[in-house]
Amino acid sequence: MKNFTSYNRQALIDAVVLLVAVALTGALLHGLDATEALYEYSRSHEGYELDEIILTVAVSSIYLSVYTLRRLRNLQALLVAASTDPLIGITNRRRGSDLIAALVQGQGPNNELASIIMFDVDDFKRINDDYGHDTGDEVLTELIEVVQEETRRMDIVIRWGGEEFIILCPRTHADEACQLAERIRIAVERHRFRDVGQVTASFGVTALAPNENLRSQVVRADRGLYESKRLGKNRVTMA
Ligand SMILES: Nc1nc2c(ncn2[C@@H]2O[C@H](COP(=O)(O)OP(=O)(O)OP(=O)(O)O)[C@@H](O)[C@H]2O)c(=O)[nH]1
Repeated sequence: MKNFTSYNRQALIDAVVLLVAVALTGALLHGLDATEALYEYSRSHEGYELDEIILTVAVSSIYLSVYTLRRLRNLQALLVAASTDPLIGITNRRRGSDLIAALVQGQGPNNELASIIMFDVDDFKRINDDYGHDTGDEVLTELIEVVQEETRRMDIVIRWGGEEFIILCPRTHADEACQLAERIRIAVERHRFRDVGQVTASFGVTALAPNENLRSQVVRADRGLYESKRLGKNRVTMA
């Protein structure tokens, strides 16, 4: 359905570009008195007819417009692919790192304007071992669907690596982020995953501090996650 809609949108854009190209070509030829010049040219060059020249110019400009548009669209698709995780279709680590760094740089002196939640599936190796790697992949996709049901529009879920994820929560104090993480934890625990049944996850939460590099911020969240694992998993710890 999504592909069909985007295909229709592309066809519509192509049609609009065609119309604009035709209109521009006509306006240009008219505005520059090009018709007159072309007429003179066609008269002095027996082999050319005015209609043929205009048609050639119009077709070339239409072709160039559509070609340029297609190239731009391909470029846009490449940019999206470079910042998206291929398995789950969410923001990948490269793009996620840039977003976190940008948010840290944009923070004022009153810190705690944003927080991150790091989480990791509990005993995921066992899921892979018991049900196979493909089912493991499906669990990750289903997990993110559950997570995204709970997150707000402004939150960005990032695949940080393997079965580890970060939620970037702009304009969110750490205690609010903890509440969000707890809601997600409960939703995951209650969800029944296809084939596998119950799956749980552990969470580490931290506020983003200004003037601190990305690595230190993530290490702090990771410390919270580690503590959750150490205390028995399926819990949220603020770092
Ligand atoms: N199916 C699948 N497995 C993955 C993917 N990325 C990482 N893994 C597996 O995830 C497992 C992670 O194992 P561990 O690091 O031991 O973690 P764990 O079993 O979840 O244990 P705890 O984190 O302590 O709860 C490894 O077996 C990896 O091979 C992936 O994209 N798909």
